[in-house]
Amino acid sequence: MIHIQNLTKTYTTKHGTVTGVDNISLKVGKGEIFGIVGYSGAGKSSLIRCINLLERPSSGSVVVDGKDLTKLSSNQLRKARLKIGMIFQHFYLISQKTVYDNIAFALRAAGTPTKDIKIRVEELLEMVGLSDKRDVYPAQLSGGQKQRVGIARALANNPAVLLCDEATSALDPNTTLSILRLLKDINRKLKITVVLITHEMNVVKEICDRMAIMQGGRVIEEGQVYDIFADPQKELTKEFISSVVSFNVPVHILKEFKGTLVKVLFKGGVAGEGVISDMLQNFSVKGNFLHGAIEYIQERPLGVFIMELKGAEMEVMEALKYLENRAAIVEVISSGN
Ligand SMILES: Nc1ncnc2c1ncn2[C@@H]1O[C@H](COP(=O)(O)OP(=O)(O)OP(=O)(O)O)[C@@H](O)[C@H]1O
Repeated sequence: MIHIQNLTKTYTTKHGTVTGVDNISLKVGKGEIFGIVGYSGAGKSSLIRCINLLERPSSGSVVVDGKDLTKLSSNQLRKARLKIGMIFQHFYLISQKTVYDNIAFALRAAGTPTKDIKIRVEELLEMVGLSDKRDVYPAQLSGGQKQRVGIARALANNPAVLLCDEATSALDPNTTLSILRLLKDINRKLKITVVLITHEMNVVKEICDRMAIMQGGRVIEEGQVYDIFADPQKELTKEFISSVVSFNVPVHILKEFKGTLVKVLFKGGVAGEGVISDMLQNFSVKGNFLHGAIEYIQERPLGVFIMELKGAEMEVMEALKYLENRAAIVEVISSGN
């Protein structure tokens, strides 16, 4: 659905050239929810704004639904953009217009016949759960309700792609969750492709299928969200993950244990407990649990256990081998004294 190739975006400032996006290539499949995570200045906004050409790339191509947007005339681009909806952190609603008119505005701009506008706006209001707010003004709405209007407006012309620019960053955690659920619902029902940028890993954990982590204008890691949570490669990725799930034990506590400290990770967490109890029965080792958690990444369990194994060296080695054959990842944190 979206194919970004060798995309670079530079800005010319009076202090010289600044690179926002540095030679990024990415593919987002049809119907996917794809999250792009990074700290401030990583280049997320520059990248997402290049996807609908709000920013014109300095080089590279952006193909959406088979069309290279960088090659279109301004008229063709206007039409192509109708198929790419966008929502923003600060909503950008027109304060002098009612909820109804904010949404109708997008339909009028696309030349929708007047007789169809009312039906479509009612349909959209129903979809985002705001039918009772059609005649109020944005100032009378909560942040979450404003974003619902933003979503209705973005969906007005039946886009194939929805771009979300920090769409929940101005909302409290509960409202964030309800907006994320709405986005996921819309994605599943309408088969719309969603690309979102965020600095919050919990947003990605909640709804994204795949993700990329950006740093310094580049993608440093990319993959299925579940796999990245299970086995992050880069330090920055680990840092983001630890902001939402902690699989670690404080260092001073680890130091108190003198046996072999091992971290065992199971994809499909519940099954892991059986493997560990079998290991303890089959080998002459004693196990002390320091940490055990089953995290659910979009309803798929991921089990992590940190334990101390004590026993004769050979037995501990055999027990580790046993675990290695049955767990997704076995990491020896320290091999004991
Ligand atoms: N219009 C612009 N003019 C000059 N430099 C810019 C412009 N927009 C972005 N940049 C620079 O490009 C780099 C990436 O910025 P960008 O806003 O894309 O990052 P971000 O990850 O979205 O961060 P934030 O969440 O703070 O917006 C930064 O160094 C930024 O200063």
